[in-house]
Amino acid sequence: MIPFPEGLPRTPRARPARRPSRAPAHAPDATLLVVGLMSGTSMDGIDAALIETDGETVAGIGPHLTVPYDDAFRARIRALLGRTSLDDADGRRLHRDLALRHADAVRGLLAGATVTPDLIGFHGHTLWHDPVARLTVQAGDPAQLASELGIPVVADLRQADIAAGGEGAPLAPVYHAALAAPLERPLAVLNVGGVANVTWIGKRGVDDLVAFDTGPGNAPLDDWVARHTGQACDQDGRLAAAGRLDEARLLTLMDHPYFARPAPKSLDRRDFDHVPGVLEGLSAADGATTLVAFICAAVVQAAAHMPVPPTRWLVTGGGRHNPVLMETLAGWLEAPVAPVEAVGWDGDALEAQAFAFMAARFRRQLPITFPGTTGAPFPMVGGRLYQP
Ligand SMILES: Nc1ncnc2c1ncn2[C@@H]1O[C@H](COP(=O)(O)OP(=O)(O)OP(=O)(O)O)[C@@H](O)[C@H]1O
Ligand SMILES: CC(=O)N[C@H]1[C@@H]2OC[C@@H](O2)[C@@H](O)[C@@H]1O[C@H](C)C(=O)O
Repeated sequence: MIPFPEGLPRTPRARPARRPSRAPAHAPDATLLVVGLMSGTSMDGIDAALIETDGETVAGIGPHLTVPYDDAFRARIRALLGRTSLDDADGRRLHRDLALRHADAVRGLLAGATVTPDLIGFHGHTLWHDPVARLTVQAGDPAQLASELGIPVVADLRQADIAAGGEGAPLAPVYHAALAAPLERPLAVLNVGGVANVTWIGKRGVDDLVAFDTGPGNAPLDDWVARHTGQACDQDGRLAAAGRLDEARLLTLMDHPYFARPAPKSLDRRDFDHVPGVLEGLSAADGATTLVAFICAAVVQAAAHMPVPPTRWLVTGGGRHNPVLMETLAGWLEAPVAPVEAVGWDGDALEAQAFAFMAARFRRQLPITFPGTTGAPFPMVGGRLYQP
C-alpha cells in the first residue's frame, strides 16, 4: 500500500451503516442516504455501497459489500451476453433473478443497520452496448427491485445519453470529479474492471472532464486464465509475473482502430473477442503477461487523447490488485501511479458508490453525462425513477 501523501485531504473512510453524524458543508437537508449497485463486466458479482450525498458532494461513506456470483449464475449471464432483447423466457428469468440477487445484496449490506436508504441507484448487468446503434441493454428489473425492497430505484442511467447520440458510457466520471474536488489537477482516474476506462479531470472539475474507455481491462485476461488454468483470474498476477511479453502479438492487438479514435468512445465487453485468436499457441503465462501489457499499452495510448498530461494516475477497480499490472503502469506512464486508496478512496466500492451518487443527481435533475465524457450534445440528466 502506497503511503498516504501528506497534504492531501482524505475523504471519509468506510464505516458501519448509520447516519453519518458529521454535518455536510452545505444544504444539510438535501442529503440522501443512497445505495448504489453495480454488476460489472468482469461478472465477478454484485457491488453494493451506501453513501450520504446531495448529488454534488459526498457527506458520508457507508459500508460496501461484494456478493460474488456462483459459477452457474455467471454462466447464465455469459450465455446472454450479446442479447439486444430480454423478451424471451431466458431473458425474463435473468431480468428477474438479477433483481432478486441485487435485493439480497442490499439486505446484506444493511444487515444490522438501523437506517433505511432513501433511494437506490441501480445499474444492472450490461448484455450489449452499441452506441452506433444507440442501443445499450442492461439486465435486472428495476421495478422488481423497488417492490422487493420498498425503496425507490433510479435505473436506466445510460438510456437518455445513448438515445441523444452519446456513448452511454462511461458514467462514473461525474463521481470521480466530485471526489477529486480537493485534489491537485489535472488528474487521471483509471478504472481497470472488465473493460478499462479513464476520467481526466481538469482544473475546473466537473466542467472540465474528458473520459472514455481505454480498451481491455481484466475481462480478456480472466477469460484466458480460466481457459488455461480453470481459475477465475490471475490471482495477484502470479501467472503474468512468470511469463514473457510477446511483443509482436501485442503490436497486433494494438493495431485495432479503436485506439487511434479520439475520445469520447466506449466499448462492449465483446469487442475483444478476437484476442484469444491472436494469442493462440502462447503458454498460459506468456499469454497472461502479454494481456497485462495490452491493458497497459491501451492506457499509454489513452494518455495521448488527454488535453494536458495528468499530474498523476489514481487506479481503481480490481486490476489495481494485480501487482504486475500496477508495476507496468508505473513504469510506462509518465506521471506517478497509485491505487485510489492513496487518497483515501475505496477502489472496490467506487463504482457502486458512483451509481448511488448518480441516483441522487437524478433526484435533483443534475446532469450525469457531458460532451467531454460521453459525447452527449449537452450536459444531460440520466435515469428513470421506479417507485415501489
Ligand atoms: N488479487 C487480484 N489479483 C489479480 N486480479 C484481481 C485481483 N482481485 C481482483 N482482480 C481482477 O479484478 C476483476 C474485478 O474487477 P472489478 O470488480 O473492478 O470489475 P467490474 O466491476 O466487473 O468491471 P467494470 O468496471 O468493467 O464494470 C477480477 O475479474 C480480476 O480480474
Ligand atoms: C456499457 C457498460 O456497461 N460499460 C461499462 C464497462 O465497464 C467499464 C467500462 O465499460 C465503463 O464504460 C462502463 O462502466 C462504468 C461503471 C461506467 O459507466 O463508468
